[in-house]
Amino acid sequence: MTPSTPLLRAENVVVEYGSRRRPTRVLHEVSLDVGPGECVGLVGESGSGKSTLGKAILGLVPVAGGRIEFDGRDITRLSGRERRALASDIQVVFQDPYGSLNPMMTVGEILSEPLSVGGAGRAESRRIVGEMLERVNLPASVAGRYPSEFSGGQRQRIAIARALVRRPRLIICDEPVSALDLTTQASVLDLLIELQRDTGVSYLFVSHDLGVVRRICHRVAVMYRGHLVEVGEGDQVTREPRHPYSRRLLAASPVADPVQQRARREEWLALRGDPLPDPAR
Ligand SMILES: Nc1ncnc2c1ncn2[C@@H]1O[C@H](COP(=O)(O)OP(=O)(O)OP(=O)(O)O)[C@@H](O)[C@H]1O
Repeated sequence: MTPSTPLLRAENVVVEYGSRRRPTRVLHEVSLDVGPGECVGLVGESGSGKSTLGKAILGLVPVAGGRIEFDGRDITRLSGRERRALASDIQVVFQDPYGSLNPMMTVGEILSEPLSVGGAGRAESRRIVGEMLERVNLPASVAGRYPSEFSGGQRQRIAIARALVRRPRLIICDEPVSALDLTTQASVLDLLIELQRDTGVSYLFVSHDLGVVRRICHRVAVMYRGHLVEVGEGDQVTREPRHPYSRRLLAASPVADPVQQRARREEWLALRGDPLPDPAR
């Protein structure tokens, strides 16, 4: 792979749900790159197709058109075995720190499961699990406890440790902090930034929160009704977006400062009535 080659390349990706006879298209020829060590944010309102793009990359939904490449290799239509082998390179962290961890397994079991799939022995697994827990600022001694014994933020750290154990090169973060309170959000985001700095892992960071995305992402892509309407540097898209839909999204996002919040609200009220361009054109 040359330095200019993206780690992930989605090219004109189409995803349809529903039956073959009556499909509903939810991704319309979406193209997006993620470079090595880069964090790319994917923002847009609920139902715009953000998670579907993440699922298509993970092979959880079939791709009806276009292609997805990882490290220069087409991963659009892999067999089950090839997909399992790719799991060491592409991992995922979901939104719900309560539902994403098996409550019947200890933290140690949860973290060592992907390692045993990868062929690691017991002693090696124990060592890596301890290392990963410490990496996400939890003591190795918590390995014997169950998910129910942890707070939401701690569970999300465990989910991040699970994603990291096989040393992936890309993590799809699907709203990883939106179920957390603001202080916990900040500490989990700091952790993700630190991990990226130390390991060079890339993130595709799905979020509906422009404030969160501004903090962590190098570039930001905006989705609207299954179309990618704008991609640009994080600061540009989250402060001076070009597309009318992105401007409306920014105006609707909350800010802490009451004066700024009032200005945002007025802008949002002014933009609200404007018809948006049809993204299909
Ligand atoms: N399994 C499914 N079967 C049918 N339609 C689906 C399925 N999953 C998602 N959809 C539809 O696809 C569209 C895109 O959904 P998706 O979950 O990707 O949006 P999103 O931007 O991630 O939304 P949110 O922020 O609420 O998670 C929506 O219209 C949704 O209703």
